[in-house]
Amino acid sequence: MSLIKCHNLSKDFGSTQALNNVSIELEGGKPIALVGPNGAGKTTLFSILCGYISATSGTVEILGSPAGSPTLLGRISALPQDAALDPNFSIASQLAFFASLQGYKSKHARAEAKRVLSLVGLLESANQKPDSLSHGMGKRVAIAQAMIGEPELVLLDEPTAGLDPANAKKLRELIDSLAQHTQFIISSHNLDELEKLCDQVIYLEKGQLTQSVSIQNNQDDNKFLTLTLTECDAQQVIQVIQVLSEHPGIHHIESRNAKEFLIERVAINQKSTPDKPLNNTYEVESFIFQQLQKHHWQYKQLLNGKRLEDTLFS
Ligand SMILES: Nc1ncnc2c1ncn2[C@@H]1O[C@H](COP(=O)(O)OP(=O)(O)OP(=O)(O)O)[C@@H](O)[C@H]1O
Repeated sequence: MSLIKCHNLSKDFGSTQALNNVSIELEGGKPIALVGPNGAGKTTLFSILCGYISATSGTVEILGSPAGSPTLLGRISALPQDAALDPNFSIASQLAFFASLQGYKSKHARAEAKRVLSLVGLLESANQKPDSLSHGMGKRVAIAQAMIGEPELVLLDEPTAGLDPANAKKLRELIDSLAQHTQFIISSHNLDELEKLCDQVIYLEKGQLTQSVSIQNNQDDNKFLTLTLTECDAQQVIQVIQVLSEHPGIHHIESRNAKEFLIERVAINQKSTPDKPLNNTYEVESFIFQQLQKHHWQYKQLLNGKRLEDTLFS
């Protein structure tokens, strides 16, 4: 059974076409990323998946049932972009209230509130009111809310937006650990974050699905290398490109920003010639490391493949 199956899904808000004939089938597994510029239709797609709004045309099935169908109640939940709690009540009592809305009787609702607070590491703050929590703790509470009732699928709309890097990292680690038992779909503008968390990326643009990329089985991994130096001035950029281009296994190299280089290998199916021999897998890497040492260029990392940013936008 597919996790999600959309067929020619469209949604109009008056004259605005928020989604335009989106068709995709997604299988469960590691978290799935939903990416796209502002206004691309991500929140609209989430709202349709959750059953909050209905599509103008097309069909969408989640976990084998049409979106919004009663059989999905309690099986899907969402962390909305601007999730807010009532400042007047403790977080435990609010989570217990949300659990009771899902059908938990009062004692079990309180136990469920404790369970989800413990999942996000906030059991000790159960009696605090939302205003006394930091922004990062507030986001954790919102995730706890989304985990009430052990849903099979949780949609997270920009879960780390507005968090400082340290708290964003903690939240990512939390999502990563919860993802062992729960399927997440994450909408975010932070591509580095999605690259760390997700296996698959869906790219929406102007309401249309323009790309669906598998991060794990990316064919670009065999074709490209991404080299990041710790420091590199303009002259060094030219020198790095000149020096590395000399290797016959390197087809093309370009600077992505001051310190980063995208290196394209010679295509595997290209014929080997005496002056351009085809090399074993690590020959290009060995050459790069030799040159780094020879020219005293400090490197930060050498990655197989392209960064997600380059995969989506180049
Ligand atoms: N309730 C609504 N009424 C009218 N137009 C809407 C409504 N909701 C969304 N839209 C429009 O639909 C388009 C898609 O909006 P949506 O919020 O889904 O984009 P998004 O990808 O989530 O954007 P962002 O990254 O900024 O959150 C936009 O043009 C938006 O203005």
